[in-house]
Amino acid sequence: MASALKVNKDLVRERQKCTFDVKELTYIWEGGREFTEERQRYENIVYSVKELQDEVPELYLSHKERYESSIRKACILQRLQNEYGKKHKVLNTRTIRLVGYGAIRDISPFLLHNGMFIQTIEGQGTPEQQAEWMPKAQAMQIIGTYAQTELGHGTFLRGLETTATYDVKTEEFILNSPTLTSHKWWPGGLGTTVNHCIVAAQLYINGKKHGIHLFMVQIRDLETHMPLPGINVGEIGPKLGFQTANNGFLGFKNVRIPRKNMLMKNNQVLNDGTYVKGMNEKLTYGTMVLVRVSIVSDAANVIARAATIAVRYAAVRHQSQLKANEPEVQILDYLTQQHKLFIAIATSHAFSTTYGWLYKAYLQVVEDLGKGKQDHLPELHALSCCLKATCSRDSAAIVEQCRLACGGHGYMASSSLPIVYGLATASVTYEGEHTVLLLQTARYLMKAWQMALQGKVLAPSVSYLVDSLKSNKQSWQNTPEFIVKGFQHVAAGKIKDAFHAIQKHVKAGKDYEDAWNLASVQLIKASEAHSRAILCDVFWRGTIIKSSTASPGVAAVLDHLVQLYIVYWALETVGDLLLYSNITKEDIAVLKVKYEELLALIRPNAVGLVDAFDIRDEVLNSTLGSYDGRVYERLMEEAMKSPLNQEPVNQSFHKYLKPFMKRAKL
Ligand SMILES: CCCCCCCC/C=C\CCCCCC(=O)SCCNC(=O)CCNC(=O)[C@H](O)C(C)(C)COP(=O)(O)OP(=O)(O)OC[C@H]1O[C@@H](n2cnc3c(N)ncnc32)[C@H](O)[C@@H]1OP(=O)(O)O
Ligand SMILES: Cc1cc2nc3c(=O)[nH]c(=O)nc-3n(C[C@H](O)[C@H](O)[C@H](O)COP(=O)(O)OP(=O)(O)OC[C@H]3O[C@@H](n4cnc5c(N)ncnc54)[C@H](O)[C@@H]3O)c2cc1C
Repeated sequence: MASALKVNKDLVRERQKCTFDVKELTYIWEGGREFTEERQRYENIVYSVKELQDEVPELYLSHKERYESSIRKACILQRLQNEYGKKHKVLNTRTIRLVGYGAIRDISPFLLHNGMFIQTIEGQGTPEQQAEWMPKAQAMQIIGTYAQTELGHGTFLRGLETTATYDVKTEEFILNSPTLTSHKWWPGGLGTTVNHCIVAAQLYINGKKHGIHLFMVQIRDLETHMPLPGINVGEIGPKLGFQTANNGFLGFKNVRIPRKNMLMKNNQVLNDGTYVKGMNEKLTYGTMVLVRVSIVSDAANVIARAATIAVRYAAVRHQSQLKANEPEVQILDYLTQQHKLFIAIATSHAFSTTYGWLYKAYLQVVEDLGKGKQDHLPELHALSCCLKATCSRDSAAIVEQCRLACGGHGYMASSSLPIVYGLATASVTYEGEHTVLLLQTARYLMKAWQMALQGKVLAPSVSYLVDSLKSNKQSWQNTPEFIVKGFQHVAAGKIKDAFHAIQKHVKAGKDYEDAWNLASVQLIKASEAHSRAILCDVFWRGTIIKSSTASPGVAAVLDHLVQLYIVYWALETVGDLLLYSNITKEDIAVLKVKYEELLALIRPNAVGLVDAFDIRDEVLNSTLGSYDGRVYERLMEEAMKSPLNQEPVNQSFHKYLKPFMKRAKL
């Protein structure tokens, strides 16, 4: 962090106003002091490495140069990470990703290796397979990705066309891409980085199709890196963001792999071609569940980055007068600006708390599965789908809101907001497209509603449906607990409406599937309302627990944030509350005042709250958001790095402009 002397005077004043212990909140936000200290220790190592510092901003490099630079840095990072792991302890993936963003400035071409390849070996491999591949993968003697999506299918996994046909004679699988649309398309690192892939393919044994299974396939020679025979591999080209992720395509022509290369923790193929079905075929999708859970944490992190940039900028930026003859005010003093930004801070805390809760549920399910119990798998799948969908979508909307809150300068690449938006919006699509995942949860909710009607016991996350069937609703109270109940009434009401809409279409003679499609707008609304009820409930309950051991200052700001989140969403969805709960116009008027009071309470702590996210300048990489607030100086310094500013006259003047001007007629 910059020395106090150089820090912008508005930021100095803002920090003096802060009423709580910033460090203490950082520990809470990060899940414990030990995580923060670990990250900081690792950051100190990484960001002192000279080779990781850019001479030319990445954005001025060509596509090819950017990739080469990202690989160079990713190798340094991986070495540092491994060395760190040997001396201290193995870093958690969140820290690896956070610190990686700071060094690479975008996505690491090893992200899929560290985030899905290793996890799939761990989660889907037998102990023998793990023993063979895990040490090599961890030491990066082999580098891999997760190759599932194809040109023709990403969402509908049963429609994937890559085939893996078992040859009993040689005890091998033969991989083929029978059509153009069966080519793998998108996997990160696949383009020119990885030499191995976990490939999702349709398994065929003796002409019988057994559905999607996962296979370990080597695609490049470990010495020469040349594609192996039968492999057609390449990079898919520039995208909205993710420029350094090295997303690729892949086709197979009669590529043979040994039988032992099918990941067989769940389903197995024996030497003689006998197919042994595992406990649940959907366990093949296990890595996706883990990544969907992790995306809730990623959403909290991207919002924290955008909020830090936008709040610090709003403290430094002065524009317009509130009153004539008075100095121009900090834009952070406009209530509308607070309305745009404080929800970002609160949302980041909401998602971080929800992630902690969801990850715990994930670990419990994994433990249960180990004991052969799968009762809570459907609930986890439903929760991970709707929370991934809602948190990623909210994160993209909030990052864009933060960008807009920075006016014109937010549009500068050097603000970093465009790149953060690229990261956020990608997560709405990858790991299960937004609508598709909401509909997965809706399947579960329809079943839960049916069970509630039958008086059956429901899983904890949907048990509110039982309460909603009771006719005597209490009169409305404007307390957080009661507003959370209000969200549950909204969710229950929408679930019920969607259920009835399906029934109505079925009664009118439609097939269930057509009725489902006809009701699907209502279904996704029900799923969204369920997500919001969960987010508010978990955030509220989680904050009470955190506050119970926090200092009074920190407990107070946590309370302001959770209340702001709940009241904000009550006002955003006020029409739903009027439809499905007992809220009255008078209650809404009180909530509006409450919301304004909360903005005022948070205002003096705004900069302290984003400081508590503790995002280093290297990670922010933003002219607008750095700790010292030297916004204008940095904007100018960065502009001066443009290659167009390295010469007084660009050659295009002599080549095109001058002749053009000469020829121009009056
Ligand atoms: C520690 C790790 C950190 C890593 C963090 C990394 C951070 C990420 C950052 C960047 C990485 C970018 C990575 C991006 C990688 C990718 O995108 S990989 C590709 C992801 N692809 C998808 O997500 C595909 C989406 N589609 C599907 O998942 C499925 O096709 C479907 C769920 C939509 C449908 O599957 P299908 O087989 O057709 O099933 P259905 O007939 O619809 O349903 C049957 C029943 O199965 C249940 N079910 C489905 N999925 C699961 C599951 N995963 N677990 C448990 N159960 C599941 C479903 O609910 C149905 O149940 P019922 O019949 O009882 O209703
Ligand atoms: C940045 C990025 C990185 C990625 N990395 C990887 C990777 O490493 N490995 C990998 O395997 N894949 C990867 N993917 C692919 C990603 O997982 C898929 O793009 C994603 O799952 C969406 O599938 P799709 O592209 O087939 O979308 P589609 O399903 O074609 O979606 C198009 C539209 O159709 C709608 N739609 C589709 N089906 C339904 C339905 N049943 N009901 C209602 N609406 C529907 C969707 O809502 C959407 O609006 C990546 C994608 C991106 C953008």
